[in-house]
Amino acid sequence: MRIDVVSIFPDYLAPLDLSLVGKARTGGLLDLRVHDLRDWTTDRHRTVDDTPFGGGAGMVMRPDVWGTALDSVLDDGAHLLVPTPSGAPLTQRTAERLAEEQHLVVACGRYEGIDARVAEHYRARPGVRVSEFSIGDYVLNGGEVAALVLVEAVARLLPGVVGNPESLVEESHGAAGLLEYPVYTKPPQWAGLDVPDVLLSGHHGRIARWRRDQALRRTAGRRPDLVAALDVAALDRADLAT
Ligand SMILES: CN1CCC[C@H](Cn2ccc3ccc(-c4n[nH]c(N)c4C#N)cc32)C1
Repeated sequence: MRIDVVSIFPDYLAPLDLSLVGKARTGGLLDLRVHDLRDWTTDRHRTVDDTPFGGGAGMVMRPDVWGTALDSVLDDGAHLLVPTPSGAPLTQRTAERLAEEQHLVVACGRYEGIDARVAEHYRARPGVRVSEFSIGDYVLNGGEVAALVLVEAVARLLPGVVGNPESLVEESHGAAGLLEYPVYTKPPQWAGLDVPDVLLSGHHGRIARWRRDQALRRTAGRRPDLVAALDVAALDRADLAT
């Protein structure tokens, strides 16, 4: 998979040189390219923004500079992803679908955002898909943090990136849409607190049922919105597997 990220703060994406994503890059599993939007400016001040039509506070990112940049990195079949507070929520299902694709391009806006004609223009481009997404209901200063989130959420799903692929099945928002169960390790007593006895029993069936029960309780207690969307069939399959 190839992922291009375009930003006026390319150093914001430096963490993608580290850990699993960094190893995926050096191992050839992920072709990640980070670009400085200002490389596509033509004036001596390397201007990327201007005042908003219709007035209002702040500045808007220019469509011409973004157009030159995206024409340079987009190819047929690419998926243009634009982080924005007004975008569709980025979910695990979205990450799973994106991990199946060949070429993602993330356009990181700043200021008050990118001129709306940029997304409109590329939606009309045959062979290019455009998705505006959000990583949560809070306002950030730009799209770079969202790009970090998206790249990590997608990269970890690529074959060979995570050491134990089984761990991808059980995790939060996994196959059945449940939150994760609580995890414990040594020492067995800490700060006057014990590890649940069932986890020390060695009875795998009971442990699996306890974990699913804990995941259900957590999901119902913390994310009642997810309960309505629970994939009961996947839950039953999980039960049958224990
Ligand atoms: C006051 N203004 C309001 C409009 C957006 C301005 C900052 N900004 C410019 C580009 C840009 C891209 C994403 C996000 C963002 N914020 N929250 C999220 N979940 C996001 C995501 N994905 C924020 C952004 C700040």
